[in-house]
Amino acid sequence: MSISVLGAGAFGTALAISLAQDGRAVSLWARDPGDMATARENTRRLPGFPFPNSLIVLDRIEDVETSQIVLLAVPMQKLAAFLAQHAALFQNKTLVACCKGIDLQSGRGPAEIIRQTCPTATPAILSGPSFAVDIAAGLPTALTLACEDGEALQAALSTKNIRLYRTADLTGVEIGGALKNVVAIACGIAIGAGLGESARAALMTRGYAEMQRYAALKGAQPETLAGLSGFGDLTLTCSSEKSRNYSFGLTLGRGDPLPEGTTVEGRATAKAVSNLAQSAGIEMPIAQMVVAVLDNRLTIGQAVESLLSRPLKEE
Ligand SMILES: NC(=O)C1=CN([C@@H]2O[C@H](COP(=O)(O)OP(=O)(O)OC[C@H]3O[C@@H](n4cnc5c(N)ncnc54)[C@H](O)[C@@H]3O)[C@@H](O)[C@H]2O)C=CC1
Ligand SMILES: O=C(CO)COP(=O)(O)O
Repeated sequence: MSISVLGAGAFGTALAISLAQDGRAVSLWARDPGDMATARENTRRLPGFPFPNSLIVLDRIEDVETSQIVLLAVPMQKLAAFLAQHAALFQNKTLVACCKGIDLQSGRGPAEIIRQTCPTATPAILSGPSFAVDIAAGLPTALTLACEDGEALQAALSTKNIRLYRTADLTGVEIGGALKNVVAIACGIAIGAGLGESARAALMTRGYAEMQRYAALKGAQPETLAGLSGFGDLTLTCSSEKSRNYSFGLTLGRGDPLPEGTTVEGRATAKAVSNLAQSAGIEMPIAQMVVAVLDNRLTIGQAVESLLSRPLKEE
């Protein structure tokens, strides 16, 4: 069964390399392929990792038709338009969203976007703690694959260095992956601003409480949040400078110029989630403070003061 990966950023490229290293027929499509096909490497997004022989670079997205399993590795805020543009190609396919976030315009996660845009497709979500460079380097990783009746898909996407755990809770998996990025920005801000590691631990723990609250609102299973796609990814992303979300927060906290052209999914997702939390009447003060700092409505000092002066409550 051939597999296509659409979107050749760092993550899509790393997944394609790992899948192809096991000898599967894998194709990788990029909107702007540059010299990928001749260099046999993604020199712009994932340099230093040559493509295995069984990885084919697709010229035309229409050629995805030969694959039953399609991995969607475009950034979250591009997913809805991307699927709408190419919906005719995805009839009856298994569409595996590899992006992490909530669509700012519609408040939808990837599964709902897939269901509404490609109703004949089977939606799945691949998420969990993994940096693209680790996967491409063949280092061991464990991720969550969410899909209804996902056993065959789990086998098809497991590789020598990617161990997949299966669940049918698509909502829980996508919420964990989306919200951990918001908490990672908050943690980066705290460390960058010199607030200390105790503050980071507090933000991770109370951020996790926000993730659970939001997940309950959306009908997710609480245990999903405790797994790789929730707690696991929160731990990785809030503690490593390899994370773009954490590093973005660090830069913000230090008051340095912010990076441009980098995929920092937590920025839009923080706004999406705090809009949704506000309209649903649930408390997500950390997400709301991240948005206030990003929008320059509060300084970091004011945001900290606001979090610390909230009414005292039970844990
Ligand atoms: N890089 C990582 O370590 C990991 C990334 N992810 C997730 O994967 C998703 C993609 O991230 P990266 O690959 O790291 O981003 P990236 O910044 O390396 O690349 C994004 C890619 O998407 C392409 N793209 C943008 N708009 C497009 C469109 N409309 N049509 C086709 N292609 C388009 C760009 O040309 C670029 O190649 C994100 O949601 C991220 O959270 C998940 C786990 C790990
Ligand atoms: O999702 C990731 C690790 O699991 C990658 O994190 P960043 O998008 O913050 O780099």
